[in-house]
Amino acid sequence: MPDARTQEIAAEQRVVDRVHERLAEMRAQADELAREGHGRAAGGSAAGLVERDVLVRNAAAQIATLDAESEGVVFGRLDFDDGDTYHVGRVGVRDGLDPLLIDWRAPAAAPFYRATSGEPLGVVRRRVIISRGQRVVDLDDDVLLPDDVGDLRVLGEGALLAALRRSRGPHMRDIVTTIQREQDEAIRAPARGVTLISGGPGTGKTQVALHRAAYLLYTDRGRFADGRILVVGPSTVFTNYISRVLPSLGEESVHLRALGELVDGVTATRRDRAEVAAIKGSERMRDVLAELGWQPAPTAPTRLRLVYSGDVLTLDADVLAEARRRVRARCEATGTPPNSARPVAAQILLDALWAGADPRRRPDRETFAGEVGERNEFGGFLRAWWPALIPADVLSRLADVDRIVGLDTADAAVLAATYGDRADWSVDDVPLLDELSALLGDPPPEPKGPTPLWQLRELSTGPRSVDTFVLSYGMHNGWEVYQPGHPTPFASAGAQAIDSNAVAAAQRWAEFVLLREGHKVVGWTDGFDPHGEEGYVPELEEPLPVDEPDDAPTPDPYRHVILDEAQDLSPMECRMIARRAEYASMTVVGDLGQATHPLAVGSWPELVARLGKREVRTLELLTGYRVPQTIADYAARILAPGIAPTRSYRPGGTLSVRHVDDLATAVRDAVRAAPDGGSLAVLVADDAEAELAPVVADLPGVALVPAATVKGLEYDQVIVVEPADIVEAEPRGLNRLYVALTRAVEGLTVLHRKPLPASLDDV
Ligand SMILES: Nc1ncnc2c1ncn2[C@@H]1O[C@H](COP(=O)(O)OP(=O)(O)OP(=O)(O)O)[C@@H](O)[C@H]1O
Repeated sequence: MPDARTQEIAAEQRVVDRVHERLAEMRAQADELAREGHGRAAGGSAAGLVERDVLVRNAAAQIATLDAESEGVVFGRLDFDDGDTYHVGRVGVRDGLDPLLIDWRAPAAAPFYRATSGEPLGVVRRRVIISRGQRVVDLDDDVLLPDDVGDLRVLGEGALLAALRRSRGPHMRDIVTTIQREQDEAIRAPARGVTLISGGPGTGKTQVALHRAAYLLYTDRGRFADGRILVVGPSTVFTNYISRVLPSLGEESVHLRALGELVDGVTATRRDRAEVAAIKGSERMRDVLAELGWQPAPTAPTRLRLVYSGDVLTLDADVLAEARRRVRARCEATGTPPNSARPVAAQILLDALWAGADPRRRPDRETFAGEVGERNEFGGFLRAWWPALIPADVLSRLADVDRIVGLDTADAAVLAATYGDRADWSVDDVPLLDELSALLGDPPPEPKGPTPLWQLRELSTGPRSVDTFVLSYGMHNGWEVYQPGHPTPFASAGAQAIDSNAVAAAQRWAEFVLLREGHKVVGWTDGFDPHGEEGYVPELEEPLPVDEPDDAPTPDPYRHVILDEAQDLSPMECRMIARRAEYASMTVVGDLGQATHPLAVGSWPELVARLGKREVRTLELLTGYRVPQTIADYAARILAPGIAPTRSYRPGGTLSVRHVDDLATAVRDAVRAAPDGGSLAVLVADDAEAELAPVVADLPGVALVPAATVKGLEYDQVIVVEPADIVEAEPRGLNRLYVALTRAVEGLTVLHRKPLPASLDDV
């Protein structure tokens, strides 16, 4: 006669078997429907069910194939005081109309992560079902008795301890079976405004961020599916480490990107040293780049010469420089980016040529512009003088220190030097490339062969409409008022002289005209009329209604953006993310104690402001699951003031701090002394990597990791080499060392030849 436990395991096995049978049936049905040509596209509720089945089938297939070692599709059971029982799993599965398995993200499954004896939510027993693939191997029960003294410290203690004891592999595993209450609250927080999740090392912030992405997809698939959620991590090493979590939860459609991969066509992995990162990351770069975008391309010609009616017309360097200034002024006044400025440039050049032509032989300005603008030699000059700008080319111009406007000489020299010997882009360049894309605008299509007629007509068809009232003076017609949306004047005052009295008189006249139109003028500023000539723009008491553009810009596709390690985002990185999150709610995850970027924020409100967002809900994770208390306490000695240390749940842990004479020998010895199995990393200051590489090369299975790239990662055994060098390497070196010391899951060894930061001295 099997014992009670064995019987219980057998009963759960029957449930697991039934779920898998049902999944197989659903899969067959979904395949059948796909063959019949029913797809996800059909509408109506029947089609909705089909769509759901297909999704469930896909999710389940993914879970099964991706993680043969997985804890299984069914992992939990809730028994309620009214006799009801649910099974909880990675996907929802129905048996006819009855739920067989409830998706962990469904509201009905929430008590699995929330019920405690203090607040049982109707649950009398929570069971974690522990499986290997499809075989149930063990059960872990919490019996929630309302009269129990105190609260449970953790949920599913046995399963949690088992999960924590497992050694680390090359990829992070999901925690769906053992999510803790405070983590669950953060995962299920509504997707409005900004949800800020802070917590010390190992409190599960990354896990929460990823499970939250899966949760949001479940609650509102229509809003978030098909790549509408973006998750941003600090490095490609990190995104690779966490890349398996969402697929193991059955979700593939989230965009997971490292900061260095946010711009299409660029994969940057190296970071600049702190001194350079502090310049590139600073908000000042916006002005530097804006200036750069208007500067002439290094290859721009400096003289235009063409023959008109037997005369040689020439625009030399000074005139061209003045023309460039005018193009810029006109475009900046109307918000036209450099890459859309070529028609304006053409008009200004043609005006300058016309002004230089012999008045006896030249036609009126419009006819002249039409004739000359059509010539290929003019089109060719124009494209060379005002070329289409590509962000990468423009950024490379920073190698020339004379082009850098907006930085002091020392910073400009540092910056120019990094581009001078640049072989590839750094992660810190990516926000600059992105900023340039926004500043330059889309490049105009480059015509092949002769300039097409449509473009020439565009240059020669005379006035365009303006978007506000303009008062301007013309040689033939005197003072004229233009109204928004129209290229022709709607009131003319006739020829008059143009002197300061005449301007004041004309403005008074124009104010009467506008008052008749129902607008009160409160002042005047400079602007341009539809011919591109300087004019006067009235400031109205009531703003003009803005017309909706016909072709509204395509909204940013992301509906939710999740930022991990957000404490380190520079102002320019925040701008890059804000452009992608314009229409998105956000989840911001981080730990100010681990801030290492020289421009990292000092507080969370500052970061939220950098991201251009306001409404914030803050959640804090207080319990650590990675670092054992002994190690956490040691690391906390160098924790920045004002930040609460983490209370660790992980038992055990070993800590050894050794002063040594020969680091290479000490590393070898420490590796040999480490327990077998599990992962082991040697963490060093970035500069020391080359020195220790030959030592580690002889030690199989050992990773040599520069401290600058270890953020977010973890290893069973960690050897930190020469902390003083890690601290000295950068302005926030102490925080970097704190990150390095908090990567260990089981054992931390600190090896040093130089003195340690004082507080780390004795153990
Ligand atoms: N509820 C949980 N059940 C099991 N393991 C957990 C749980 N929460 C966290 N962990 C484990 O603890 C470790 C740390 O989690 P995670 O990397 O998400 O923490 P973090 O707060 O992002 O850390 P850091 O700030 O150092 O990057 C991981 O191995 C994770 O799987």
